[in-house]
Amino acid sequence: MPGGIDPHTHLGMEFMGTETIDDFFSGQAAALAGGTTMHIDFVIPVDGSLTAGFEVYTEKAKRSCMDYGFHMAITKWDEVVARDMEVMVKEKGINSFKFFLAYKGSLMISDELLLQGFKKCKSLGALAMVHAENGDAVAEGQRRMIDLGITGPEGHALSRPPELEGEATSRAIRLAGFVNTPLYVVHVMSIDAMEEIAKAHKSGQKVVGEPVVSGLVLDDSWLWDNDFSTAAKYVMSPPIRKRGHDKALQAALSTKILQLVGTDHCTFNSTQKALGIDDFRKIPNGVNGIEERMHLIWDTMVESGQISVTDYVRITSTECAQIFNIYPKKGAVLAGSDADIIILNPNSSFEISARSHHSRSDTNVYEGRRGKGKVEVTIAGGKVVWEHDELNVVPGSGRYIEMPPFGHLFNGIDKVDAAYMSSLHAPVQRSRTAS
Ligand SMILES: NC(=O)NCCC(=O)O
Ligand SMILES: [Zn+2]
Ligand SMILES: [Zn+2]
Repeated sequence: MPGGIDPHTHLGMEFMGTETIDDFFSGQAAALAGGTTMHIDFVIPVDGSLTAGFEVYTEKAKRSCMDYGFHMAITKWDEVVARDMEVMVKEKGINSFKFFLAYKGSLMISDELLLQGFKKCKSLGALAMVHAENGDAVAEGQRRMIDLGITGPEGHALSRPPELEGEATSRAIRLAGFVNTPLYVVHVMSIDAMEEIAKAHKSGQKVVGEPVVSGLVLDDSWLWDNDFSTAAKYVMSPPIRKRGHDKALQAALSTKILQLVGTDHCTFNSTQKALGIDDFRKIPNGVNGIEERMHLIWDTMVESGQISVTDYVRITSTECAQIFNIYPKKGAVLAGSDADIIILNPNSSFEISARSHHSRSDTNVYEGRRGKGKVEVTIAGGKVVWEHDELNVVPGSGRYIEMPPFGHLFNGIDKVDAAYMSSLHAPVQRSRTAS
């Protein structure tokens, strides 16, 4: 089948006072060992500058051993940012921009900026993406926990409940509807957010929902573990939710309410996580998954009978290629497509451990998990890079994949706009006379 495409990763990302332990080379090597042959990473602007951010990430990605693309985060708004968005789309191969509604005081943006950003995305044919949590309410929830003396990792989950994810998802969907531009909701972690997406689909709105592996297969119980290091490794945002959300997200994936699976691979080792030993607000947010995604999704979704093999290919590869407008170069095994191919043996089994994984992290949130379905061979760009449990990767061999604007989600947007414009000239307007 076609190699996996991970739509959501953070390699070499500077975040919360530290930098992810996996860079482009180690993260990609891990990905290839798990059957993923392309990923799309988020460029974080430097002091709000998109061009400086793009340069920094181009440099970071130089040691790539796997193909990759870029999304770009928008963290402030002015004329320069608006112009640079155009440069990113027209000259740099970026066709998606992420807006953070959380991380108050660092990445978070206002609704006013969100609206400006949505309008600009629409005019450029670029997909708007949101991290949907209400950042003001999260800050309030965090203060509440600290005042109550709850400083451990469980405070992370308690301070940002699903309601805050549901509210921000609903707000982003409604504002994207107001602008009439397609929306991509990253890391959908709760029933609350998923139901907002389902509602939007019922009204015909183009909204993509991306669950991530951690949300699909884990629950929040580990955050209450007595051992700080164990609990802290599960801290990510939005938080991993209580049991029940995982199963509901799986069901939504199988019924196409949610469309594709990412990882949000953003790894910090136990020393880095210990930055928050006295205060959960300082624990760097993020979990692993780039190597485990293909295995865990096979086992959880196909082996359990919830989806077909064809759907597995769609949610791990093809859908991503289509949404980001690089199909059939990627996401397909066809004449003319890139030779990114995996052989997954459904009768073979996998076991996950930090002792044997390829990430640089000393922990793994899926430690001890076993299941059916193992990627035995990975071919990237026509070269066998994973076979007999051995990697054969070369730094610098990965290519930057440019992603053109106006993907299929933009089909028909102009017609909806035209219908809206003509509705403004309703009979009452035309017949009104001056008094
Ligand atoms: N998700 C997370 O906890 N870390 C990565 C940054 C983000 O995607 O919000
Ligand atoms: Zn996010
Ligand atoms: Zn992320």
